[in-house]
Amino acid sequence: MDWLGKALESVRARKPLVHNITNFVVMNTTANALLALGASPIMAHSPEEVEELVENADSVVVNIGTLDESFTYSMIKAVLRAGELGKPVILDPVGAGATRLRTRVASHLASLGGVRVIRGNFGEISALAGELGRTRGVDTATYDEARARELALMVARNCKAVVAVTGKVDYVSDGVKVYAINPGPPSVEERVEKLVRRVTGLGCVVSALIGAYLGVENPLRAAIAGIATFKLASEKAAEEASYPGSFHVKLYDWLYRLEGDALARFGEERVREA
Ligand SMILES: Nc1ncnc2c1ncn2[C@@H]1O[C@H](COP(=O)(O)OP(=O)(O)OP(=O)(O)O)[C@@H](O)[C@H]1O
Ligand SMILES: Cc1ncsc1CCO
Ligand SMILES: [Mg+2]
Repeated sequence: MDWLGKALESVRARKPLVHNITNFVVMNTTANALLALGASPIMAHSPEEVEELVENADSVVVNIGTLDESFTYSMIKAVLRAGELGKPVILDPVGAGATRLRTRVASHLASLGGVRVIRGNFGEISALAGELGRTRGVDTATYDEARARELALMVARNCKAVVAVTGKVDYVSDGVKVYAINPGPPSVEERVEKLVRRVTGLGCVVSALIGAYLGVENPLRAAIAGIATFKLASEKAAEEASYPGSFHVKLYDWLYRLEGDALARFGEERVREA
């Protein structure tokens, strides 16, 4: 998958400005992940400046992780302005399904027209599909592989956006086709799984990486590239680290160290139409 390697190289060459309206937990995490990859992050959520920032940005990441009235207002303003300007937005519906507020705000943002990609775990995307009650917190989703593929396709159709349902297998759909980004062999997958479960905000990192790729690629490719980048970097990090703290640090190192050729090879081996 040559385009995957080229997408990574384009991010590094063009350093897209990624405007993040995101949660307090991951502001630092995702800013550093974007920088390590080679993009240029700015975190800003004041309603007085979000429209101006959207105008300057190459892409926008909207993450509802620590929502309140002010965040909601800023996010609506940003998504509407992005829609007017044709700037791509990725929505991370953190905790949709856990409370009515999160489900309602995520669904509303998805309906405003500016959102090009939605990335969430199984419970969050189920909530957007109208299946409430599957999410308890932000990291407790039960993953149902057989349903994940259908869910990605259905929500992509309903929301007219590319939808990524992440988990052990990640499914990405544009409403027409579905792609799977497959996990490594069981020994690798088990090691990664053990570690990703014990670090907060890694789903938010995947969404931010998709934001970086949205600055240089179309939404379907950006979603596949963001997920592939995270999966490869997390496997490399898990080879070198045995515990959550060092794994987290190694993840940043590998976002910096990944090479286009290796990412292209990863794509050949692991990305399949599903
Ligand atoms: N069981 C698993 N095995 C291997 N990798 C996994 C597993 N679950 C998730 N991942 C990886 O973690 C990434 C983040 O996905 P996940 O679905 O955990 O996000 P999330 O629930 O939104 O996370 P958070 O709320 O912590 O930000 C996925 O793209 C995938 O690569
Ligand atoms: C733990 C947590 N709580 C709200 S947002 C967040 C980060 C993971 O999405
Ligand atoms: Mg999440």
